[in-house]
Amino acid sequence: MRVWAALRAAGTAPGAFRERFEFGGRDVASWFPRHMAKGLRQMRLALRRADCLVEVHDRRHIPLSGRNPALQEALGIRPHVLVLNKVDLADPRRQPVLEQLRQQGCSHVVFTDCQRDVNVKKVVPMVARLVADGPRYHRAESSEHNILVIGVPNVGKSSLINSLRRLHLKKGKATAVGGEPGITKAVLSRIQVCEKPLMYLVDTPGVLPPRLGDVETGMKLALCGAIRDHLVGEDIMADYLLYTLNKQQQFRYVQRYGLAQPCDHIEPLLKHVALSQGRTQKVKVLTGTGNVNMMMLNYPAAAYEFLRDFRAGRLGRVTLD
Ligand SMILES: Nc1nc2c(ncn2[C@@H]2O[C@H](COP(=O)(O)OP(=O)(O)OP(=O)(O)O)[C@@H](O)[C@H]2O)c(=O)[nH]1
Repeated sequence: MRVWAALRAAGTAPGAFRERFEFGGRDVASWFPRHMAKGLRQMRLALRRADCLVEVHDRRHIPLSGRNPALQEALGIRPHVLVLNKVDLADPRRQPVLEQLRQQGCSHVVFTDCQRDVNVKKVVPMVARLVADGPRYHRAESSEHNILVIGVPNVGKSSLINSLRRLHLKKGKATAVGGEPGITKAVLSRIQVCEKPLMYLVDTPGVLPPRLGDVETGMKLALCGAIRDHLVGEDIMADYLLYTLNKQQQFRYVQRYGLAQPCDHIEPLLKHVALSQGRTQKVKVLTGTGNVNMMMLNYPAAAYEFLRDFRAGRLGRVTLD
């Protein structure tokens, strides 16, 4: 039976999921990477010097899965802008309910695509207005704006900073960007993103809460690349992805992998992925007449390919929440 079908039927997570996701009672350090713990400490210090927080989220998983409670404490004290990034990958039919976001303390929201600089120009004026309207916590005489950029791993925090520099200063990359979570490992020094008003952004490492709450939140974060694949398992993530695509009637995978119709089981799908994307491997098999080279389907590579296609938007625009 499909793992996710079993999960639904039982109303609970099968053993494998619990093992990988229910961290309660286990040593948090065993999965909470050291750089996150360090990053969180550094961020708390940097928060004291910040005039405003810019919280970046992946538009595909609203309402704000995996938001860090430690950072939420700070949101009430500092002005706050929510950037919902990667709009190009999200399903335009599934719009977030702004009222719900407001209830979560997010009244100032910008929808961006930082790869193509879409809407990014709205961020600076919004931040400047909020800082001007609120009390100045530091350097009341200074016209500088110091902004802390926060968010879970891989949502596009560094991309936002680079995009702002491109647009306002016509300058190149100042901070590293990558498809894997955990590219930014420490709170970095201030990076100028605008001249008028003079604005500096501080990039921070993506930090997840030590306990993710429930299995599906963990799955959504993993699909969006916030948790390293091997910690969850590409096979289980692929299964959850197929379940999600079918539930949302997003059947672009059928054509991409040459299937005759949508399918509900991960094994036949991965077989088609492996065949259509060339994910095969040669193995030597010992037979009665000697060694024979045989082509085998590489299922782990096919699962990884399936996840990569989703993340690149090749399976359609999908919103997970
Ligand atoms: N399609 C799309 N991809 C994006 C967008 N913004 C960022 N990316 C990609 O998402 C990946 C992660 O971007 P980063 O800017 O490194 O994310 P980050 O939040 O700084 O990551 P950490 O350092 O791990 O916390 C990269 O492959 C980016 O190219 C976007 O708006 N649309």
